[in-house]
Amino acid sequence: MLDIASYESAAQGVLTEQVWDFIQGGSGSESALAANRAALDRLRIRPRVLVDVSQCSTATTVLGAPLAAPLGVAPMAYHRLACPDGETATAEAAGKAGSLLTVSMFASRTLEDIAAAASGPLWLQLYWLRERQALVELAARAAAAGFQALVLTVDAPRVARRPRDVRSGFSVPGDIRAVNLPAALMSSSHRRTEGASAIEKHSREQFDSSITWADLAWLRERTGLPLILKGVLTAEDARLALAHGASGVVVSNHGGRQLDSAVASADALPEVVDAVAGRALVAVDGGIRHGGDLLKVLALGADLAMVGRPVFWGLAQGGATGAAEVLRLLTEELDEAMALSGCPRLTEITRALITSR
Ligand SMILES: Cc1cc2nc3c(=O)[nH]c(=O)nc-3n(C[C@H](O)[C@H](O)[C@H](O)COP(=O)(O)O)c2cc1C
Ligand SMILES: O=C(O)C(=O)c1ccccc1
Repeated sequence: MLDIASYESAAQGVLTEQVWDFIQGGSGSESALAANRAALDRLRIRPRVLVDVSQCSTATTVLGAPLAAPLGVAPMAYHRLACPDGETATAEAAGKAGSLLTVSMFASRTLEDIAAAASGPLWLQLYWLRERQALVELAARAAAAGFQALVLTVDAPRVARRPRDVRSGFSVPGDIRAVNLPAALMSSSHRRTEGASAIEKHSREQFDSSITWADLAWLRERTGLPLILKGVLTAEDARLALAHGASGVVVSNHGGRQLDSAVASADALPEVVDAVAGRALVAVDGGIRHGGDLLKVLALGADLAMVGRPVFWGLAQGGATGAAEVLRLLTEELDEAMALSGCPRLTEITRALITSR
């Protein structure tokens, strides 16, 4: 397996067509999904030469936690869809690779089991449920298990219509459950319905689509963990995030799975970086598939890049080993891109390295 694309092809051969479509798919016409890749491809690197690159280092720290590279796993629901062990395999993989793992609220293994399998930093992602007490309980369990931050996903007041899932009648298989939440809050995720996927239907029932900036204080008062907002695509919202006490933002269009016409994450990144101006963490996800993509988003000012689907492909193809290989491959490719562009240290990766011609 020499590149991420090989893991993608291998995964397609392993997964059922319905699960494959759920993972690969986006909302609407899948234009935001395509835009993420197009934006990264449009950027080109302006390499510098005759720099001593005999010692390159990709190592960094994120919110105080050491990482082998500025690389993390984006939150994704139900890792058991890709391999039987699910999130404990991903935690083992992330630990081996020195990457950060963001665990989805809809993880299919318990927070405690995931923490036991982990040897690197863990964050917990939340959707704001109408049942607020469930959020407080999850936040407390995460803190007790050693998770280091909460990531509130703010681009999904409800799950968007994803045509592939409507067509396939996607629902979460009965033996794969969001085990960290009370079963009563999750039952509709498993029930097939006409005209909408089960997860879209579930989100309309269970997500609180009325929350606003003013509600963030309620959550912050109930947890000691730093709060990161995922799904910020504008300077305006980045400024509001800071004003409301966020420790960071994830620049993301949800891998093209929410607002179909949303701006590509790499295109939104510069304005968010400028608005944040070093006062908080800026992470980014969406379409990152090569070491060069990592170099590009770091050059635009991201502190951390996150990958979603490639980790599912690694899990599907080879469980914990496959997922670790995906993360290691991206780290090695970043090391190579740094060497070949004359940037032995992460601090040398600046916007001067990028052109969109
Ligand atoms: C199968 C799947 C499940 C996802 N589940 C969640 C989730 O539970 N919470 C969340 O905030 N984002 C979720 N996402 C979005 C990812 O966190 C991330 O934004 C996106 O996948 C990144 O793009 P990439 O897959 O192109 O790397 C999911 C994405 C996929 C593909
Ligand atoms: O967030 C998502 O993209 C996603 O696929 C999902 C999965 C389960 C429940 C809610 C959203």
